[in-house]
Amino acid sequence: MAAPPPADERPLVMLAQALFPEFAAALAGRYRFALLADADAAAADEARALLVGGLPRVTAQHLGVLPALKLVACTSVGVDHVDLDACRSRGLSVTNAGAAFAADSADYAVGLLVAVLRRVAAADVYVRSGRWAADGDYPLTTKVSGKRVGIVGLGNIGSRVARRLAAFGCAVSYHSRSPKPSAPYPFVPALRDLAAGSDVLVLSCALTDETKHMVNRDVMEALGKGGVLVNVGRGGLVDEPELLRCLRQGVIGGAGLDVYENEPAVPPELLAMENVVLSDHRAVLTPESIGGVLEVVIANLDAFFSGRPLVSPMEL
Ligand SMILES: O=CC(=O)O
Repeated sequence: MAAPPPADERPLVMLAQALFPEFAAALAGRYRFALLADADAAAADEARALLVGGLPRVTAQHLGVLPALKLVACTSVGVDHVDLDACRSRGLSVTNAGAAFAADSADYAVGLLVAVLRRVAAADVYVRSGRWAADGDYPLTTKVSGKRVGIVGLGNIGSRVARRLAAFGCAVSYHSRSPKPSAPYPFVPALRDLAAGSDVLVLSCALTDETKHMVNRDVMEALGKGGVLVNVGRGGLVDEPELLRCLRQGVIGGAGLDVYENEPAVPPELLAMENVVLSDHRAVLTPESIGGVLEVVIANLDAFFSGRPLVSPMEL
C-alpha cells in the first residue's frame, strides 16, 4: 500500500484579499493560504496570521472570525484601512511595509511639487494640442529652487522628501506629533503656522483620528494664494470639499494630488484645473518597491512563525 502523503507543515496565512501574483509565487513555498472571504471554519480557526495585501478594509468583524489570530501583516505603509482599535484590544501585532516604499514616495512627492509649480502637465497638454505654434509660449511659471517647503510628517517618507528638497536649496521645516531630535530642520508645533510660513505644504503623514481633515480652510488660508498643497499621504488628511472651494476661489495656488478621500473617485471639478496635477495613488508603486515590500513581508512572517522579533511592527 502506498504511504499517505506527508502532512503539509507550512503555516497557514489568511489573506484579506487575493495576493499579487508575484507575492503569491514568492510565498507559496513557505506558507499555505486561505482567502478570508471563502475560508472554511477549520482554516478560520487555525490562522494565526492575516496578510493584508493592498488596501482592503479590515474591520473588527473580519478579525472576529479568526480566534487564533496574533499578527496582521500589511503590505502598505499606511494602515488606516485596518481597524487598529480592534487590533489593540485583541492584543494583535500589526506590521507595515516599513521603509520599503519610502524612496519612491519621496521621489514622487518632489515630482508632483515640480510638476505643479512649473505646470509640467499643463505645458505638456499645451504642446500636444498644437497651441505652442498657434498661440506662442505657455505662460511663465514659478521657480522651485529656494522655495519654503513645510513637510507634515517627518517619518521614512517625509525625511526623504526633506533631503531631496534640501538639494534644491529649499528651506524645509516640518510639523509632526512631536519634534524629531535628530532632524536638522525647524519643527513647527502648529500646522497653521507651518502653512503660513511655507510656499508648499507636503503631506506625508499617517491618516488617524487626529490627522483626519487636518488640512482645513484655515490651514489653506494660511498657505495663501501662491501656496501649493502636495499630498502623497491619504486623501482623508484634507477636507476635500474645502480644498475644491479653495482652489476654485484662488485661496491656494495649486495642488499635486496622488490620493483622494473616496478612491478611486476623483472630484470631477479637479479634472478641469490647470493648476492641479493628479495621479492614481501610485507614488509607492514601482516594481523595485514591490520587491522591497515582499522582502519585508517575508521577513515579518518568518520572524512571527519562528518566534523572533518582528521586522516592522507598528506602535498601536
Ligand atoms: O499608500 C500606500 C501605502 O500606504 O503603502
